[in-house]
Amino acid sequence: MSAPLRLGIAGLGTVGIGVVKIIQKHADLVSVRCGRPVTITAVSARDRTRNRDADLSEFAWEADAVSLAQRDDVDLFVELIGGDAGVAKDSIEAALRAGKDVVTANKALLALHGQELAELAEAEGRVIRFEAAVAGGIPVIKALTESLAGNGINRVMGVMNGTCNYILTRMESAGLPYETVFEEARQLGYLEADPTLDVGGIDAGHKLAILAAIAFGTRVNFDAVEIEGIVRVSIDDIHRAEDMGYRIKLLGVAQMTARGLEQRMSPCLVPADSPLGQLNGGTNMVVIEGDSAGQIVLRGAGAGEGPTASAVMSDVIEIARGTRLPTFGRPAASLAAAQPARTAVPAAYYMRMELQDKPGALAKVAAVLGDSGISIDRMRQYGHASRDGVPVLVVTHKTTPEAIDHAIAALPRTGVLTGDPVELRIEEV
Ligand SMILES: NC(=O)c1ccc[n+]([C@@H]2O[C@H](COP(=O)([O-])OP(=O)(O)OC[C@H]3O[C@@H](n4cnc5c(N)ncnc54)[C@H](O)[C@@H]3O)[C@@H](O)[C@H]2O)c1
Ligand SMILES: N[C@@H](CCO)C(=O)O
Ligand code: NA
Repeated sequence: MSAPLRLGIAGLGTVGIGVVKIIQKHADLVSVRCGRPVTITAVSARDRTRNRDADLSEFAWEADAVSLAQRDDVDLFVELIGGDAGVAKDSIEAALRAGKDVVTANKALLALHGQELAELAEAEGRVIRFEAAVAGGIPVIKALTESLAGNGINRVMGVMNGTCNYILTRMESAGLPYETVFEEARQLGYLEADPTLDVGGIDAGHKLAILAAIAFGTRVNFDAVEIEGIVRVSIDDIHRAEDMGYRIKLLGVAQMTARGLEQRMSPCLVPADSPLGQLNGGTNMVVIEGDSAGQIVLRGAGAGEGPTASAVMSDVIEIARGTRLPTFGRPAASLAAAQPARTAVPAAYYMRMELQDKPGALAKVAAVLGDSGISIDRMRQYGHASRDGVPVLVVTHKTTPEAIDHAIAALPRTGVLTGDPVELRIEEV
């Protein structure tokens, strides 16, 4: 049996403690699978005295994560602190410069500084692996980098923030407004310390940017992701979309077009009977379309101690076995700076508006859509019960985002709407 792979683990929160527990529970299994033992030399966290759900007495303690990363008796540095800069970035850079490989779960850091870190790793002859950073326990980084390496990738998409999927499905099942369910999610501890990362679509945007870089061989470019969170999704839209056979998801889509790389993370309608439409609660789903493999659908837990630590361990084991993959699946210098393109791929759209109940109102709406070059596929008018306006729903035939923008700007000028019109893209899945 070869010499042990000695780990230094920085960050002993949900994920860090999960990793310690797996190593303690499965020492023999891991050792047999790697052909060598995997051991923990030293750990670091902010508060040494905190009561943690694991026995850490055998490990050396380092107050400073950078010192931990540089220890001579550490071969592999595992960064589980988090944050898109600061000590997470400093300690990873220190580890690479000190000749250590790195495993991290830090999507924010990779989305913002992935290219720089990939170049540093390569210059130092080291590897950075990050299976846990995208969709937690779902093996999506390995699927793209290894299993589908023989494919040209046409499109990558998915639901990659469990908290948002929990909020949207709970709104639908309980008939509760966004604000109430957001508070529930807070009470349940589902939200990041800064909830905007979740509900603003930023966390999911980080993950999409990482997947797009691997899928299309481009430099990771989070700034180019068009992001809209779930804050404007109303319970009305959830119910109306359901009536029309759809469900609303915070969906990320990345695809290369003739105009450049489209990356968007936004609330979209998907058919209720599709795999994405059936995804409930805090679960994640990633869909990859390869030119030979066709459509691959991966579903599972995107967060939580066990699933995330499982993904971290898959990277640790990969390195212990001697597999050395380039950060984004190809040499860092060959990653091209993709031309970012705003969404232009045509799609059907869902539109909801409230109209005054008077002769000619519907005709004026139809005229605006016609003038915008939009063809109507389905239209439904509801009785107005106690509301001020009459709810009207439109599902369009495929059209461009420009045409939709044109219609949304023109509709209020008809003078027949009682509120702002709502539009949501219907993604073909
Ligand atoms: N929790 C999840 O389900 C999940 C899923 C996927 C990815 N991730 C990622 O994993 C990473 C860790 O997440 P978490 O949920 O375990 O976070 P956490 O907040 O539970 O734990 C963070 C740990 O880092 C430690 N820490 C903070 N500052 C430090 C410093 N200066 N030096 C050393 N340690 C320091 C804290 O003491 C704590 O032990 C993050 O990058 C996160 O985005 C988490
Ligand atoms: N806040 C994230 C955690 C996992 O990255 C989520 O809800 O999916
Ligand atoms: Na993963």
